[in-house]
Amino acid sequence: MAQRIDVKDLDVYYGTFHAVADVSMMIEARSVTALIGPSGCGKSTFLRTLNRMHEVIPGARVDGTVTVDGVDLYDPAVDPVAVRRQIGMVFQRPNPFPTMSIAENVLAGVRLNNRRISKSDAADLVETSLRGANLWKEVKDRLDRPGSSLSGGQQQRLCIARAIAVKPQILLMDEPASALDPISTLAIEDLIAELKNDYTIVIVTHNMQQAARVSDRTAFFNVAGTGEPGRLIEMDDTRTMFSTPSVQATEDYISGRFG
Ligand SMILES: Nc1ncnc2c1ncn2[C@@H]1O[C@H](COP(=O)(O)OP(=O)(O)OP(=O)(O)O)[C@@H](O)[C@H]1O
Repeated sequence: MAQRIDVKDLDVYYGTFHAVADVSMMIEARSVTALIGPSGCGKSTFLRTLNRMHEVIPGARVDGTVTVDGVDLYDPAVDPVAVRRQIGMVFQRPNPFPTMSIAENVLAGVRLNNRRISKSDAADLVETSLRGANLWKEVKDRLDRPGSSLSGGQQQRLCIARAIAVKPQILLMDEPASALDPISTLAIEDLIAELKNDYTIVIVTHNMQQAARVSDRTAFFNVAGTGEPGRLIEMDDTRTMFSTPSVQATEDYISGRFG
C-alpha cells in the first residue's frame, strides 16, 4: 500500500518564474513528513508536483524526477490521472460537493475513475472509508444528507474519506486543518497519526506545534527574496529539527523569529 517517494533535482517553474529550485528528498513509506517554511517558499508548489497536480495550472512545469517505488511519475508513459488516483490530495478548505449526499461524496472519486461498483460494494466502501476517516459514527444515520450539512471539521474528514476511498498509496495534505477550529484540528491530527499505518503522508503546515505533533520528518523550505526560487534548506527527524537544527535559518523560523 504505502510507498516511498524519491525526489531528485526537482525544479518547478510557472512560465518563466523559477518557483522551486533543486529539491532532492527521500520520503519514507508509512511516515508523516511535514513541509514547513515562510509564505511563498514553495511548499504548496512542491507538494503539487508529487502527484502532478501542478499540471492543471497553465505554464507550470518541472525538471527532475519524482520516483514512487521505482516508477518515475514524469515518465512520458505515465498517465497523470492514474498518478492522482494513486496519490491523493486533501486541500486547505474542505471541498465536498455541497449538494451531493455524504455517501455519494465518499464515492465521488471512485465514480470519476469510471469504476463500476455494485450497490453492496458501494455501501461497504462508504462505511470503511468513513471509518478510516473517523467520521462513521457521526454520520452513519444520515448518509443521504448533503455534504454541506456537516461542520467544517466533519467536511474535512469527509474529504479525507473521499481521498482514501480510491485506495491511494500516498496522501498529500495542504494545510488540512488551517480552516478548522482547535477541536477539529486535533481530530484531523489524530486521524493523520492513524492513517500513517497505511499511507505515506506529506503535509504542508504553518503550525509549528502541528508539525512537531504529527510528523516523523520535517523539511524546512526558505526563499532568499522576492523573485528568488524557494529551496529545501534542511530535512531531518522532526525531533532533531525542533531541538537541534543544523541551519540557523531553520532555528529562526521554528522559534518564530521570522515568517
Ligand atoms: N499559479 C501560480 N502562478 C504563478 N506563480 C505562482 C502560482 N502559484 C504560486 N506561485 C508562486 O510560486 C511561489 C511559491 O508559492 P507557493 O504557494 O508554493 O508557496 P507556499 O510556501 O505554499 O506559500 P504559502 O505558505 O503562502 O501558501 C510564490 O512566489 C508564488 O507567488
